[in-house]
Order: sequence, then C-alpha cells, then structure tokens
Amino acid sequence: MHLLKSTLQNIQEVDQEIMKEERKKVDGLLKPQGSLGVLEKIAVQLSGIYRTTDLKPLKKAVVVCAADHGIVEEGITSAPQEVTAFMTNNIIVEGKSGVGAISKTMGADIVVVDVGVNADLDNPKVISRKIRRGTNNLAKGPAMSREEAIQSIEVGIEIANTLIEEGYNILATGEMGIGNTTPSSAIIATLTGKDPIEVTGIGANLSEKKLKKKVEVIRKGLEINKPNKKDALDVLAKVGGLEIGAMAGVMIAGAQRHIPVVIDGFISTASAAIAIGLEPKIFDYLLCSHISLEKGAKIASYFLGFEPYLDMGLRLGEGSGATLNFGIIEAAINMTREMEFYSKTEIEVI
Ligand SMILES: O=C(O)c1ccc[n+]([C@@H]2O[C@H](COP(=O)([O-])O)[C@@H](O)[C@H]2O)c1
Ligand SMILES: Cc1cc2nc[nH]c2cc1C
Repeated sequence: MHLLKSTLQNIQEVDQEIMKEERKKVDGLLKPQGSLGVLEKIAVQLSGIYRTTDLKPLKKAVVVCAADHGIVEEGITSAPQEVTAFMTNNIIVEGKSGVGAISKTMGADIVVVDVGVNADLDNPKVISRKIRRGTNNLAKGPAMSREEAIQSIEVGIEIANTLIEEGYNILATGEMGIGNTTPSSAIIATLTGKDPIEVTGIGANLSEKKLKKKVEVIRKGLEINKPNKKDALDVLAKVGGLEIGAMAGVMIAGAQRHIPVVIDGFISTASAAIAIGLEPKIFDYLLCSHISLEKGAKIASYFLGFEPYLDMGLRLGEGSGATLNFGIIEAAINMTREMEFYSKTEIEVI
C-alpha cells in the first residue's frame, strides 16, 4: 500500500500555463489555425504533461499485462482459458501476435508481464510478477482480496517506473486475459450505474446465446459483491482482474512521473476508470487511442470524458490499438518540431 499511496499523493496537475504557450506556438505554425485538429490537441496535452513546449522524439513501449479469470468457469467466453498462457508466451515472438506486428511497424518495444496467468510460464521473455493463478469466480464472491488488488496496481507502478528510468518517455497499456471483458463490463456497469446489458458485449466472439448468460453472470456478481462505486479499490477487488489493476498502476506511475500513457480498448478503459477513480488528475495524463467495437466501450469512454482518435472496428486488445496510435502521437510531435512558422514566411497572417 505504501507505494500506491505515495505515488497517488505525488501526482500533480498537468501544467496549464505551458499548455497555453504551446497552443500559441501551434497556432503560429504554417497552416490555418486549428486545421490539424486532434494533432494540435495532442501536442498541447503532451506539453502540459511533459511541462515543456520543446517536445522530444518518443521512446515507446507497450506494457502487456496478462492474467486469468475464475469467472470463465461460467462458460462466458468462446476461447478456453489456456489461450491466455499461450498468447502471453507468444506475444513477444516476432510476427506472431497482433500487437507484435503493430509494434514492429511503430518501432515500439513490448514488455509482457504475468500478473496472474493460471499456468507456470517459465519464459525468460515474460516478466513474472504473478500474484496468484487467476482470480476467483466473481459471480460467487469477490474476485480477489483488497490486498491483492493493491498488489496488482503496485506491480504496474513498479514496471512503469523501471521503464521510465530506462528512458521510455511514453507508455501504452495492453492486456491478455481470456474472460477479461466480463470484469471490465462489471466495473463499467458499477461506475456508470448502467444495467449490465448496456455495457456487455461479445468479447472474443461469444455467441448470442452465451452473451445472455454473460449478462446474467455479471448481474449476479454485482448483486453478491455490491461493489462500492465510490471506492475504486473495492470495485477492482470485488469485480475486477489482476491485469486490470496492473494497467491502472502503469497509468498511475505515468501520471506521477509526467509521462503520457496511451490506453487501449475496453479493458484498458476499465483500468483507466479505476485509476481515475483513485486520483482524478490522472485523466489529463491519458491519451485515448481508439474506440473499441466492444459493446460498452463508447459508454465507458464518454463517461470518463475521452474523445477517442480512431474508430476502426478494433477489438483485439493486447495493446494493439494503443500501439497503433503511437504513430499519430509521433506525427503531432513532429508537427511542432518540423513545421515552419507563419511569421517566418512572406505571406500575410490571416
Ligand atoms: O480491447 C478490447 O476492446 C477487447 C475487446 C474484446 C476482446 N478483447 C480481448 O479478448 C480477450 C477477452 O475476451 P473474452 O471474450 O474472453 O472476455 C482478452 O484477451 C482481450 O485482450 C479485447
Ligand atoms: C487468439 C486470441 C488472441 C487474443 N489476443 C487478445 N485476446 C485474444 C483472444 C484470442 C482467442
């Protein structure tokens, strides 16, 4: 708890004054004001996070947090639990995974962390920070203890702190966990007050029939556990997951160290909801990459106040959408580094 508490206590607001300066700088570039739209907004936000108008090139990593979920015994996934261990082992094997292909394109490094896979991975390429082998079935009681929820967040904080010390200046969150759209929907239903039917989707291709069961299971989990929506740790412990906690930890550490964190799809958004629930200032340090096609993603994103950049039908997870957005964020930085200023040209400023 000490690490989580001290990290949260040391989170500052983004620098509004520098953001105003950056806005002026961006407005002075050789283009009609505002014409680079969201790229301009990203540059301004990054200035506030880094506290400088001199935006530097990026050293990028995606942190993929992997864990299993006791709830899969209810038959609410299309893929078997063993896929979590298989994919966790293979995510970093070049060319195999979706995030592998995208990170290669984007020049980003991948860091895979086992926070709770239900298997002994024994893989030197996977960082082993296993807290337990999967959560409990949240339809029968709490997914984990409050202490384990804290531990999962602290794993994310520690991993992010190490990467930042190694010189990474932007991080993305990713995950792998068969069944994890169920706790994500449970978290979003709790925090938004929506009925689970409005925020529960097919995950990794669940059938219509099983989707009904998934909604029922979430309703049951909320009834049994009664998570307190004013206490993000209670929500994470009772109806969350270990990788959801670890990703929240990456976001918390990023905010404390003035490093932007790009969030991925539906599960990452549930993590963001936990992180922001613990400290609302974290919102300004997060970049919302895309809107997942998973039902509930729009409700979750707009509830938190995000304006996702891309809507491309992505719903893979693994950090794939967040990593793809490194390219957009890099373009925003290069806009500020490479474009000419209007005042330096002979054309009249309009
Ligand atoms: O990121 C998303 O929006 C997303 C949406 C649907 C599924 N997923 C991925 O699919 C897995 C969870 O799906 P499920 O059906 O097993 O709950 C998990 O490994 C996620 O990475 C990810
Ligand atoms: C193959 C496969 C890859 C994944 N990556 C993230 N979730 C996944 C689920 C499945 C089933």
